[in-house]
Amino acid sequence: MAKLFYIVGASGAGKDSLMNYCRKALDGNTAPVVFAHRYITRPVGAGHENHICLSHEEFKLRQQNGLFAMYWHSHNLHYGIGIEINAWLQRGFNVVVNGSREYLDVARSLFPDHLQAISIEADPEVIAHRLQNRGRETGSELKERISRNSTLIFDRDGVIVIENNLTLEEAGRHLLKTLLSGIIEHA
Ligand SMILES: Nc1ncnc2c1ncn2[C@@H]1O[C@H](COP(=O)(O)OP(=O)(O)O)[C@@H](O)[C@H]1O
Ligand SMILES: O=P(O)(O)OC[C@H]1O[C@H](OP(=O)(O)OP(=O)(O)O)[C@H](O)[C@@H]1O
Repeated sequence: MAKLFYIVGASGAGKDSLMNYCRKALDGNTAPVVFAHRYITRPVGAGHENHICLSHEEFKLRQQNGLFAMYWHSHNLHYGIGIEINAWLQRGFNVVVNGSREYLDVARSLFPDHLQAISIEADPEVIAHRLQNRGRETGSELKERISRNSTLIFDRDGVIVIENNLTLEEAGRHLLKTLLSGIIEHA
């Protein structure tokens, strides 16, 4: 059965970078693995995640009409994963999504047969340094993310942990191997 890889981890741990690493590594490969683009009420910024930006009204319309397979609200933003992932899973594709720790239990209840959570982890000082360098958030927004990271706990039962303290390549190879688990043949 196809898997829904639900990637979680502290803000700045490296979820987006590692998903990008795997996406690039699989480009041109016939393995049935696809990466969901998130719908977010955040403007698109150069060098950042290739998400789909929606206005609050657009988001609400889609949410109220059942166009999201999952959605949540954090950091004063709305996030959604489109119902297209249901079709992808049905067709046997492993689907990779960038998720929320807070929302993990809801996601588990929505996809009990498919969901495999993967937690990307790094030491707090490494994360704080990376968040500052990333520069997408500054000031109180940055502080709020760092403090959420130290207080938010989630049920780690069955969660695969990928350490990302060292090079992106090392952690990326580990994630790639996990995403391809169960897939016997790929070009
Ligand atoms: N292994 C790594 N080594 C060095 N920098 C990294 C590594 N992983 C991620 N980064 C950098 O850290 C910052 C946060 O990574 P990002 O992928 O945006 O994390 P997340 O999506 O979990 O918030 C980015 O600027 C990214 O380039
Ligand atoms: O419940 P949490 O695990 O704290 O997650 C809350 C939200 O923050 C992250 O997205 P976002 O792209 O805003 O931030 P990040 O890339 O810095 O993690 C994550 O992917 C969730 O959408």
